[in-house]
Amino acid sequence: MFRPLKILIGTKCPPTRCCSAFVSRMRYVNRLKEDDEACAAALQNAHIFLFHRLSPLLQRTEHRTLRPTALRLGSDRTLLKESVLIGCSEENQAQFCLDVGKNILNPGSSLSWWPETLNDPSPYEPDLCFLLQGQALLRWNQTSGFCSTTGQPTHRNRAGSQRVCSSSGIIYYPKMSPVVIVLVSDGKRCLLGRQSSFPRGMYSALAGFCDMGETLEETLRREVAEEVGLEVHSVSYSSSQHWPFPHSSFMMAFHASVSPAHTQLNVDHAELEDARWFSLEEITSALQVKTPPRRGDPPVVWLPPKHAIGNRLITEWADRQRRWEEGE
Ligand SMILES: NC(=O)C1=CN([C@@H]2O[C@H](COP(=O)(O)OP(=O)(O)OC[C@H]3O[C@@H](n4cnc5c(N)ncnc54)[C@H](O)[C@@H]3O)[C@@H](O)[C@H]2O)C=CC1
Ligand SMILES: [Mg+2]
Repeated sequence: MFRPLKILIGTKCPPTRCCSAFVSRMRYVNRLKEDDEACAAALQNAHIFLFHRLSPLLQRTEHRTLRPTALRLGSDRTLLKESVLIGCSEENQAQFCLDVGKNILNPGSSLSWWPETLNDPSPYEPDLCFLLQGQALLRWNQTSGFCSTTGQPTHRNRAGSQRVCSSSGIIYYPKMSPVVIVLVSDGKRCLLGRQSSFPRGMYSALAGFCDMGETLEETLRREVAEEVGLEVHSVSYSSSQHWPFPHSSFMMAFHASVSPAHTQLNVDHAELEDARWFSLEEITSALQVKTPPRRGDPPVVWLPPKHAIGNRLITEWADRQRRWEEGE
């Protein structure tokens, strides 16, 4: 079991009688974003997830689990003031994150932990969302110190959920880029592609950033047309996920179909190194590959790790296809 490193400092989400626990938690977090004093008070009794230069600090125990460990920050309240609100746990504990790496940005190293962490089979999913959210918020605060209009410093609110230009008063909110990811099927096979930047042998569903003014459906149809030269129909929504690459993408995942009579691919090799149709049998064996092949191993197709939304789309398709083929 994976657990990020966090420290417990001392006010919990106040219990309310008038609404559900979920509603009161959501309202509490919203108040912490709006009210600096309430946020400072919550920090006194918060769980603080620790990061170092944007990598979460995780600790493995002797039982091969990862468990949070209390760090002593002593009287360094200045450092605590740099912590950023993430949310509130089901136990009504406010949750913050704090980068103890003194904000030295190194974009390459800051993401180097993700491939290993996302491939780790340890069951720590409830905390993974917090880590993704925490890392994205810390990164945004660390890279948004100046107003892009006036060039003057920006100042954060207590929660770290907005920054205001000291000269113009312009308010900045955390930024993310919407991305569509789509698994295309022809009824018997599904379509996967790989970019040359992917690890060797890895294939995933097609993805692309939304252009300004586009609907999700328009992005999806455009990306599939651009990358593999097909026109899709029967689009259905699956799920969504935040993704740290390259800078806080908001991934929205869909299934889509093409007619079995129009499956001829015309791959744009400027975007994709390869794209191919995969049978259920090929997908089933690729899903079995748990660790990426090492240098010198025979070539093998493998898929995004289970925490990635691409894996979810492929697994959903394989389950549906299996049920359909068994029912035939
Ligand atoms: N979680 C998952 O399972 C998967 C996630 N992804 C993610 O989806 C994202 C988009 O996929 P791509 O095929 O790379 O997109 P893409 O097909 O739109 O091509 C990327 C290019 O789009 C341009 N672009 C337009 N808007 C951009 C923006 N806001 N930020 C950065 N570049 C922008 C750049 O020129 C960039 O090189 C990537 O960040 C990738 O990490 C991709 C596949 C699987
Ligand atoms: Mg793409």
